[in-house]
Amino acid sequence: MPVAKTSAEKTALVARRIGLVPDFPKPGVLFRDVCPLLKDPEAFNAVIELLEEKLQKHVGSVDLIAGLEARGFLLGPSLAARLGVGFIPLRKKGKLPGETIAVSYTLEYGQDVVEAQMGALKPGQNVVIVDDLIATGGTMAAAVQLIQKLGGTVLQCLVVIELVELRGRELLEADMLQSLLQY
Ligand SMILES: O=P(O)(O)OC[C@H]1O[C@H](OP(=O)(O)OP(=O)(O)O)[C@H](O)[C@@H]1O
Ligand SMILES: Nc1ncnc2[nH]cnc12
Repeated sequence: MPVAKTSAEKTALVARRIGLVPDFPKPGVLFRDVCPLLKDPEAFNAVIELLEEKLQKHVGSVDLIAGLEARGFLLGPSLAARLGVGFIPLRKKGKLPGETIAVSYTLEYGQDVVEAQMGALKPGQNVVIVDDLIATGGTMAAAVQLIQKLGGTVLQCLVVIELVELRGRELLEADMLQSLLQY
């Protein structure tokens, strides 16, 4: 039987499975790639367990996990299933059917719009927003606005990677952001 890993060991494993790609998608951007993490089932289990640990103070009060397109979709549904709650997608412009609500934002390398379906959540529901990474914080701040416009309460924003120098957490309320790895 394999010995259970400590949180520090899981974090170290996750860190080893993050790829580094210089000059992607634009010159000057050092891209942190979570694909190797998904390819290793032990590392993937570790990252989902670590994300769950970050929600300890909200145990029993999370109603929904919201995931940001595209890489929040790779983590959010597994975390939601583990917590026994539902998952809702926050998508780029024009991808969701039916009536939607939109917020635009500025990226480290461009401009974009994120949308949610009207009725994705019931007013008063408690939501945790998940993504792979926070850089300038524009995407996560837009996601928070979307959830709030729908009448939800954001309990926590959760990412695997925080690019600390880009100070994304400053666009969010104090203590709103939890990250597993900081660079
Ligand atoms: O903190 P920010 O500066 O807003 O940047 C963070 C966002 O950038 C990346 O997604 P990207 O916009 O590249 O979209 P993709 O996942 O659809 O490729 C990342 O997955 C976050 O969602
Ligand atoms: N450096 C980076 N690596 C991966 N995804 C990103 N999104 C914004 N900046 C990024």
